[in-house]
Amino acid sequence: MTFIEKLNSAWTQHDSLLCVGLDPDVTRFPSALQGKPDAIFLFCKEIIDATADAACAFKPQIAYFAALRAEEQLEAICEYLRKQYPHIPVILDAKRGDIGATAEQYAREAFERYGADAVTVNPYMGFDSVAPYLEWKDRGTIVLCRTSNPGGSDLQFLQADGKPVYQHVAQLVAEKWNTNGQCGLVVGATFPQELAKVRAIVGDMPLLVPGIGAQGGDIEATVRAGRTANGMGMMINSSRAILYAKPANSAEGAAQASRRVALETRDAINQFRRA
Ligand SMILES: O=C(O)c1cc(=O)[nH]c(=O)n1[C@@H]1O[C@H](COP(=O)(O)O)[C@@H](O)[C@H]1O
Repeated sequence: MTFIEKLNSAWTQHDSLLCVGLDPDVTRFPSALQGKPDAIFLFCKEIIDATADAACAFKPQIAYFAALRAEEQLEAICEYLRKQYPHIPVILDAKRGDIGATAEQYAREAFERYGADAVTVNPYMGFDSVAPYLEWKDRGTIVLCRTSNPGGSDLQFLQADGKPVYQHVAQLVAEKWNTNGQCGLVVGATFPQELAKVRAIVGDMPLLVPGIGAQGGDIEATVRAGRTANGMGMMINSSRAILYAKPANSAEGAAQASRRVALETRDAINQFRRA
């Protein structure tokens, strides 16, 4: 199955546009996991099992693993997802960007080592830096377009040939780079107006939309701006708000709290998908 086929099937099967972000911060783990050698794997596994039926994708963020020399636990998590939830796409969030020869190695890392269905990449170095990912014809390449952070405006909003740079990225990917039909774009939920502009440029292309939850993006505005005509088209990511959902001093279990927030988020998104 290609990335897009898997995504379409997960959207429909789980009736969900929610992407659960796996950003495991060991300092925020439940006390029962603290100090265990495979704590990162165990934490992510609990979150995955608690939220899988509410998710259209999982997005592990590589820095949280690499910073702690925990790449083997990331491999184990990706393998667990492939075996237990083969119908849910895994997006490796690595935001890579380098010359072609180096990008070939980054593509192998994402698609061979971790077996990811898709990877996030940075378009700043241009087409030849993205082309090696496109050689993997069944895998997804998700290109940063209008990022969720405030500083994203520093470059992405600059006017060039009469329109902002992020619109050039959207147009380039939609019209030239999407050679296998497996590309997507990253557009932050913190900028719904730009999300609507990108949607108008790229047709039904899937958009990875981080920025709800901990970054405060508005779910209704996001969904109305980014949905396709059939109420699909987005992987709306939430990481910290789901991972660390358990209120301090509450009797609720950590995984139970993550599940509760994932279901609430999925339902909040669904409320505006077709309305
Ligand atoms: O590519 C991304 O996933 C991404 C792009 C972007 O513009 N903004 C953004 O926050 N992200 C990632 O999305 C996740 C957001 O996490 P929360 O703010 O905790 O929901 C993090 O893993 C970020 O690295």
